[in-house]
Amino acid sequence: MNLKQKAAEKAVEAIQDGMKVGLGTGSTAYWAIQKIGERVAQGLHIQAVATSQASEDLARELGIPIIPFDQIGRLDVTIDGADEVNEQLVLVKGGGGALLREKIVESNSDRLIIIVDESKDVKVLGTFPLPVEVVPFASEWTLEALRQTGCQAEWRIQDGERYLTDNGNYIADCRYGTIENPQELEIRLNQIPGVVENGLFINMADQVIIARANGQIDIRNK
Ligand SMILES: O=C[C@H](O)[C@H](O)[C@H](O)COP(=O)(O)O
Repeated sequence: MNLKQKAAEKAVEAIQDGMKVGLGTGSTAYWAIQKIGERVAQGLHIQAVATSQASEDLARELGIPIIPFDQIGRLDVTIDGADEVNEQLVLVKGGGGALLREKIVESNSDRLIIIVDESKDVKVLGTFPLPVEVVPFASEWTLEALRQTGCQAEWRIQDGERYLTDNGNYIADCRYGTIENPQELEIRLNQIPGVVENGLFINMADQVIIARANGQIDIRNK
């Protein structure tokens, strides 16, 4: 079993019958959705929403009941991956472009469990370029404003085209090198008109599950 799968399966133990569950996005969340699908096939009853079209499609294939967002109410738990986590449980997310939906879903969840392999566990955030979702209107001005916050910002490109999120927006990947003060940076980013959301998740994770190559699983609680 790979490390992502190990962390994912540990997290899925928290899901109980009757829960309302948020499904994350990415290659680690994939394993959580697989395991949830397995448990649903064995008789677990849950209701779910997904943080991306890809995760929703996967969940439906596995027979996980997907409920419209405006009908499900507050979620009990969401399980999702991250691109970086630090000791204070601050996260960088959005490597898969799903940060906006993730932030909305996870803000409406009583509990957020983050699953990572040990490569994502960092002392200082910022090696992974911070994803920022930007509206297409006048986007070059927004990109320039992002650069003024002290990063090298580039549009994310996929198959030769500018990457489009599930919401029809662009992603600027912002290389800071190190993010010493995520709280302050988040405020600055949110003040830029044209920025829809940024990939810093502060005070959101309740638990981080880190699977290590030596076989250990570390659990970091809020
Ligand atoms: O937009 C994507 C999400 O924030 C992912 O959870 C994050 O990028 C981690 O993805 P992965 O598990 O594939 O490394």
